[in-house]
Amino acid sequence: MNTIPNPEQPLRIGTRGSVLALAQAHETRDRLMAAHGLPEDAFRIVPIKTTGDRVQDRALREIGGKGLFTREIEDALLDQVIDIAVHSMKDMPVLQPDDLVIDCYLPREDVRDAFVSLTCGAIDELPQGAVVGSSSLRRRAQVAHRRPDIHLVEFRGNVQTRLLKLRDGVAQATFLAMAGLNRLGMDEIAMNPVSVDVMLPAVAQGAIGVERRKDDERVAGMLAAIHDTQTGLQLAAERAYLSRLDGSCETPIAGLAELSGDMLWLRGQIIRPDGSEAIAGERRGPVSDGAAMGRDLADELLSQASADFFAEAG
Ligand SMILES: NCc1[nH]cc(CCC(=O)O)c1CC(=O)O
Repeated sequence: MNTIPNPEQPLRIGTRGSVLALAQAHETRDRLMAAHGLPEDAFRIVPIKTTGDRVQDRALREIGGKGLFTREIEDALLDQVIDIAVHSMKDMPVLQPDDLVIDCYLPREDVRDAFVSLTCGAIDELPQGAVVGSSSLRRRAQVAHRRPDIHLVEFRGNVQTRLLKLRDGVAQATFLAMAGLNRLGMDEIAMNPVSVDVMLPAVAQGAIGVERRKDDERVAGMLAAIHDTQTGLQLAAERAYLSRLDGSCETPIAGLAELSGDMLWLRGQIIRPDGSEAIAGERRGPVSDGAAMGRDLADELLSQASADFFAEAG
């Protein structure tokens, strides 16, 4: 199949329809336009509704976790309805369908979480017994671990919805990824970045990956021009770490790889869902060993966890 993009046969970019997802698709398109000197109409952005977008009334983990935002989009790729798919790598399962591959990552955004509050500057400044809204298993467990006095409530919806909830006093604070706020140009809201030493981010937070059909060499060549090698190396380590933990448990998992020259520093943390215990570890080594370091670190954390570690709190 000839996939040279031209106005008659534009490259079809599949994405979720959320404002953030569309911003990410546009960033991908803009990078492809610049890298290949192509006009805007050589591309078509195709929004696709996923199960995760349809279900707004329940915590996502109740209906199946990772994969909820990607299945319909991967089906569209396999059915050749789209040519590439743009994803928040944080929401991606560690394994892709046989005929698909992700080997293109855009330069990573800020990996940190943002503490968002109209009354307070940081988690440690929240008054005793304050209410924090979050539906992220990881953030909830990390908050409960650091501040057992805090009362957690479920919090979903887009940034606007969450800010309205804060204004209505439903909670005094919430957390969002800095990456999303930056990509939406919403860095002026009442928020402060949280150091990764205080709250280790989710694996792949801030990273955008572009998925394609394995046998589509034309697209592979186009994507190679916008691939960010450093992000790719970070994600190789982080996703190897996650793959070792993911299949074995439904637990809050955090992980971050940082590069310094040819060296990679990988940190990981697993937290009991009720926050009563956290296990952390790290590895430093040559970046070429990233995936092995990831698996190793995961095994170390698992070996320290007691049998009931991953049991959901009552
Ligand atoms: N789970 C939802 C999700 N997936 C990716 C991002 C933000 C962008 C990113 O981390 O790349 C978010 C929202 C959030 O956590 O605030």
